[in-house]
Amino acid sequence: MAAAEAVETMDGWYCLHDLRSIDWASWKMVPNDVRQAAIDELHALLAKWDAVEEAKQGSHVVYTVVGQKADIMMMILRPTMDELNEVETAFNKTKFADFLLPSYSYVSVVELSKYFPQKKDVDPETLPETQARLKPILPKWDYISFYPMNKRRAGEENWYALDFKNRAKLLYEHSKTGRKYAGRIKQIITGSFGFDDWEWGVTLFAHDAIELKRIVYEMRFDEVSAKYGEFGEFFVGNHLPNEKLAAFLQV
Ligand code: VOV
Repeated sequence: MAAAEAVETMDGWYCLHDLRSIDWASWKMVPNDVRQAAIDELHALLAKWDAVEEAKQGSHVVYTVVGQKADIMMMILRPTMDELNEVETAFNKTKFADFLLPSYSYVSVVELSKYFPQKKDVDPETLPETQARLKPILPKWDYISFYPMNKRRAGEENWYALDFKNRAKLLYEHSKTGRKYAGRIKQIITGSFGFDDWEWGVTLFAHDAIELKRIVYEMRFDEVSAKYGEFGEFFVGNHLPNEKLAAFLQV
């Protein structure tokens, strides 16, 4: 069997999903002024991240996680892996981080593939609309769902042995399901080959939490997910804007 041809990808900002649990017992034990100083310092760091986003040099969102897998999820985008690491380290040096336990993290890069070239003779990567999708300002929608996934590589169901045309056809069907959710779901696909334990990260944003369930369920019936989709852990959360942070951390 001839080897199948890889699709070219366009890669944008680097992405860190950073999930932590709060050690509430320790957080409750420290004096009020220490807690307040930790919250102030956190606000100052978030203000720095906001300025980076204003300058379109990156983006971030913070969500509180529902369930026991974590308490907070930060999704951070930066132009380089180095900057991503710097953000992570600066966060780890804050007082607030002393009260956090690692829950999960995921390293990837915003990815678009070239399965569907829009215009002949134009490198899609040069198009402003592609650039905007590769370096997205993350939506501050009410709900998030994040999960890593693979494409199956087992027996007859081997995505990586399918030829380009077949994969493009299956992804076209997939995109038709996706487009039905326009305005209700915003998806960011990040690639993590060589970076993390799964092949892609899927981040979905919704105004109504039930839409997260609906799209994931409906897509299970698309051939690409039904036959080839393998999924990791799911994390679901509620948006935590800066102005709600102090109330969330109030004890
Ligand atoms: C809002 C919904 C939505 C829309 C419109 C959409 C469209 C598209 C298009 C047009 C393309 C192909 C070109 C590209 O841009 O790469 C993709 C690509 C991809 N998708 Fe998608 N997807 C959506 C949504 C969406 C969801 C919910 C999932 C999770 C699957 C599930 O079962 O839980 C997903 C996964 C992916 C993946 C892993 C890839 C990369 C596959 C690869 O082999 O490279 N995706 N997707």
